Amino acid sequence: MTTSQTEQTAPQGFTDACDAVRVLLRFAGYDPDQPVIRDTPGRVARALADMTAGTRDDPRTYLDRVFPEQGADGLVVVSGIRFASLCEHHMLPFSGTATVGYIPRDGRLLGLSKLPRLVNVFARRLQLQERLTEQIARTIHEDLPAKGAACMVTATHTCVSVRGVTQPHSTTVTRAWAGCFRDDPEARLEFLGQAESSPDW
Ligand SMILES: Nc1nc2c(ncn2[C@@H]2O[C@H](COP(=O)(O)OP(=O)(O)OP(=O)(O)O)[C@@H](O)[C@H]2O)c(=O)[nH]1
Ligand SMILES: [Zn+2]
Repeated sequence: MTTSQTEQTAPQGFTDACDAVRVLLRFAGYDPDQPVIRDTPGRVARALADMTAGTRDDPRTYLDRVFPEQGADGLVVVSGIRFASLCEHHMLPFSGTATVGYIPRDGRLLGLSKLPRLVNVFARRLQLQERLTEQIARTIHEDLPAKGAACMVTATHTCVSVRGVTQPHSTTVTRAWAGCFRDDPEARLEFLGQAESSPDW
């Protein structure tokens, strides 16, 4: 990559980020000037900018376009939404599947693609799985707005699977309820029934 290409696409602080990666490479016992890893600092900096792009994105953008449909008040569930995120403790990836549901208010329907887009805005940040799950449900409830929203996330964390405790088969399931789901056990059961019967592509 030429310097001008780097400057065009580089987020602010790119050079400092590359220098920091060079320090980390030395810490790990590598010479960052070795030809085979000379471009690695730039790749790592760009990958980090990519994986945290959601920090610089406004989730409400994806809730702006609503399709009004009188009488639409039934639970809508989109499942099998793949995501990848970074745990805020180790900056290592965790990834998995989200199921998102909402009960429309006043027939305010969302385009189906917007639910995966919303998941991605919150996933592409330094995250906790619990916060990711909560933010998705709360944002749909408050900003669509909807009568209620629910989210279930199943993920594996590389900080658990490949380092430290090294549990490659452990998965974590988190759920969050907002609005009418909080005090309506039947709505929760309906959501969970849909979530658990959906094929995990
Ligand atoms: N609750 C929660 N914990 C997480 C998440 N991602 C990573 N963790 C945990 O964050 C914790 C950080 O614990 P620390 O004791 O500070 O760090 P550590 O010494 O690297 O911990 P070990 O992973 O046990 O080696 C670990 O237990 C991780 O498993 C998450 O999304 N939610
Ligand atoms: Zn971690």
